[in-house]
Amino acid sequence: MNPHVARLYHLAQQPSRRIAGLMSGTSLDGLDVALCRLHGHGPGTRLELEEFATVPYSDEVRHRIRQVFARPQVSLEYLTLLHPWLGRLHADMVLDCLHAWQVPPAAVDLLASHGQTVFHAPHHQHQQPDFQGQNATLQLGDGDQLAIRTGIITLSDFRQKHVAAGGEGAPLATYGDYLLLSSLTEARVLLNLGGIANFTFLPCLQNDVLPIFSTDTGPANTLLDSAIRSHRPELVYDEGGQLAATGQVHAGLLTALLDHPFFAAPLPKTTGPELFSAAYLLQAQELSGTLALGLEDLLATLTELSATSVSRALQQAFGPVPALAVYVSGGGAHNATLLAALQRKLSFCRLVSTDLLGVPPDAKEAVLFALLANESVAGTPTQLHAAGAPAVLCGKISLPA
Ligand SMILES: Nc1ncnc2c1ncn2[C@@H]1O[C@H](COP(=O)(O)OP(=O)(O)OP(=O)(O)O)[C@@H](O)[C@H]1O
Ligand SMILES: CC(=O)N[C@H]1[C@@H]2OC[C@@H](O2)[C@@H](O)[C@@H]1O[C@H](C)C(=O)O
Repeated sequence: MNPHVARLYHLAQQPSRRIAGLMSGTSLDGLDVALCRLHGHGPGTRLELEEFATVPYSDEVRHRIRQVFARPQVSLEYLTLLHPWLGRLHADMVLDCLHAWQVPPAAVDLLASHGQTVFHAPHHQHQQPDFQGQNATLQLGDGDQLAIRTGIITLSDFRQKHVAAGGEGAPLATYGDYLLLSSLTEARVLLNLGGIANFTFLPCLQNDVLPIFSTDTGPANTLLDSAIRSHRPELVYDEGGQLAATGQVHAGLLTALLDHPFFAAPLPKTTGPELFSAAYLLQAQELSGTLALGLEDLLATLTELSATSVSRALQQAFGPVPALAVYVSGGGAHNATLLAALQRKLSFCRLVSTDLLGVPPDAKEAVLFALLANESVAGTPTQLHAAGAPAVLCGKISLPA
């Protein structure tokens, strides 16, 4: 037997596994590496987050990814070369983290690598008549590169199973949130404010009959970041939302932005920077006569857009939003202006950080992929009472030899 297959078989039967979850999201800020010890599998899985780091992308890395990122037309040659190159880059970033943490690669059981989403094409968003009704999503960073370079068995390409099972390839947060963060006594919303915002609704396990579900809601930071990039290229983002806090929301621009049919489409739904792009913003500015709007007012309006689209999606799900506990994660959890706008709109809800549940907000998505890999190796297929449920055992396995 291939010794790596034997190791996988052995790992699947252990009471716990040490898994490094890797996530590089749509903001292109870097690679999140979460070294996790996962005890058990399925309901009752217990997580210990041993180490966490975000390895920032250099300008050069961001530049290379942007050659293809969310672009309908790219050089096929460039794309082909980027796939293994990113896999190698991520492998080296993982090795650097392990070295800094004094953890030998042989002491890590699995890598769970999300890869870099470069194009998300749910059926309602792409314009290809030959593929009407078809969902697709593409992540780069070949898992074989990670396995060969680190010597660690690697799971990658998690979203394809979801597409194959009829989903849009996202959000995958549903199952991980359910396993780790469900409560017997409290209905919860897990709100992630990354480039794109998404939430998972977790009903109270004891007595709630509502289904679990996850959905994207629209932009969180992606348009804020692109406004900063074009007006203040020396800044990476608007620290704490301080510039936005000094601006005024422009009602006309906000209306033009909210006019997009995505916001009224039924839940669950997914999206990406392919839709919420500079072109989308430009069109709304042209329509509302706000091309000359100053940066502060633009940021204030885009912050309001993010908060409004999250609260609208919650209203779509629940009608008047009940007094829910909303646990916030992602980079937007550091944006006080965005959080204040959200709290104003969700006045009955308690908005707090996922830190309160033992998951640091910046680590949550990387942890999610460690959980998904743990299920794929040790778990059994489970039917969730979930709307738009993902295929729960997902990811492709790359062996180091
Ligand atoms: N201190 C801060 N103040 C304001 N905004 C911040 C701060 N830290 C991070 N952000 C915002 O959060 C973004 C990164 O968030 P995150 O890493 O959660 O996104 P992502 O995982 O790349 O996106 P997605 O979840 O959509 O794939 C940054 O680009 C920035 O806009
Ligand atoms: C295609 C893709 O990469 N989607 C991401 C993105 O970032 C946030 C939102 O859009 C979410 O749907 C998803 O990631 C999280 C981890 C998910 O699948 O749950």
